[in-house]
Amino acid sequence: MDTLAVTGGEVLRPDHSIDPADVLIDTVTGTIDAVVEPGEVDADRELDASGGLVVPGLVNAHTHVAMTLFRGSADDKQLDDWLQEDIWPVEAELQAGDVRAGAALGIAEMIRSGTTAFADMYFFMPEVAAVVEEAGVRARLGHGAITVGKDDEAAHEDFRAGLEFAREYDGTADGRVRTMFTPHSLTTVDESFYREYVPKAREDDIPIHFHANETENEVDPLVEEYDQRPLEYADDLGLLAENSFLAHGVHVDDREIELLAERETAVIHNPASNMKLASGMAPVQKLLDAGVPVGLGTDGAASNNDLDMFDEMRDAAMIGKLAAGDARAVDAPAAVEMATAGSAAAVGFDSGRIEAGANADLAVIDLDKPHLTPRHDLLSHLVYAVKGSDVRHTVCDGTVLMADRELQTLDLEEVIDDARERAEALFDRAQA
Ligand SMILES: N[C@@H](CCSC[C@H]1O[C@@H](n2cnc3c(=O)[nH]cnc32)[C@H](O)[C@@H]1O)C(=O)O
Ligand SMILES: [Zn+2]
Repeated sequence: MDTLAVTGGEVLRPDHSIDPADVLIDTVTGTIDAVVEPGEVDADRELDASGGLVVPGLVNAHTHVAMTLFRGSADDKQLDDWLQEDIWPVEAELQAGDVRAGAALGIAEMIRSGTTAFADMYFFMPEVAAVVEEAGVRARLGHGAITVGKDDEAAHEDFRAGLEFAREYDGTADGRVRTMFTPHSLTTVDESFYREYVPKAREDDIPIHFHANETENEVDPLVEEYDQRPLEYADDLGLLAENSFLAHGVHVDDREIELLAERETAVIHNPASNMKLASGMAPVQKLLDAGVPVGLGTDGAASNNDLDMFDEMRDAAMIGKLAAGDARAVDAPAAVEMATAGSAAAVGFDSGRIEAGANADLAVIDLDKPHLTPRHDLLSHLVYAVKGSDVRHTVCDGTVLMADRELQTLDLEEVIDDARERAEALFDRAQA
């Protein structure tokens, strides 16, 4: 066994208690071997966490990581206009190299803000898988498939590609890449495609992830056409299951919430994106109270505009209170749970907890900062005061991906230069 010990820090435990401890990691299996009293470990290597808080690596359970190339290109618009007028025309010009550059940029940003795993639906997913492999993070990846604006043949091609990617890439990058089947949304995919392809995904036990109930415009047409709420329709299509997770769930009624709880289907809450696109306020406390599994995501950088999960926790707590009209709603423990164990369970990774047996995915936060002083309650700090830039070290699968803010697996300067060039050329092509 080759070992790495994260020493000298305070450790956030699964029960949300925080106390001084050292974390012993088996770097061969990439799992946590033990969490022990300070000063008791004997390891091959040490990572100094003194003066720091050791937390599970955050899990960004819904994003489109290569959309970092779109950051700041289309702000202050409603979802439908934003997608149709700004995003889709540029995405039509995307090339594999753009997705690779955008993914590298997004993954660098996530490592630098303590996120060790993410779920992503987008184009050219083999490129994303390649960057995940190189960067050392963990991801659940799916080729986003859509039927609107496509002829039948092209749409079938898209769906076949989705299943093929899911089958071919699952378990690659030493098991750090897992896959999923990702029909884009309930309103952008024709019913006949759901009827045809969902059973195929289910047969192979491929998890399913899709956008649902994000705006009222995604609810009303379905109610009109099917005389069913969107998630009743989704249930009819076989979309709701324990290994399914949906993004948004902003406009859901009580019957839909009950259905989600019954089916154990997770909702990934994307508070910044929901606020920025004025999609609405997800009833997160209500979902939690009903027993619906809830995870947290940033969505793409074009609707956020960053991939910092600490910002997202804060946003979740803030908007959760507003949505409930109750300052007690979505408290700090709930927000932390969503970003760690909640997201990890939704995405299907044994991460999000610092405990023997779990994946060795963690981040060390530097607490020696004015905005983190004094230390009345470190859990409160995590949600309300810590920023991604306070992360000192990031570890995934037992490998150090950032040490003292230096990326170990990616060349940050190169990543930034490449993304800048690619973004410029992409938008030039789109405007031509
Ligand atoms: N293969 C599909 C691509 C779907 S990828 C996922 C899509 O979701 C889009 N997207 C990003 N954020 C959101 C959101 O909040 N709601 C709905 N779609 C989004 C994103 O721009 C991308 O077009 C095609 O041929 O169009
Ligand atoms: Zn999305």
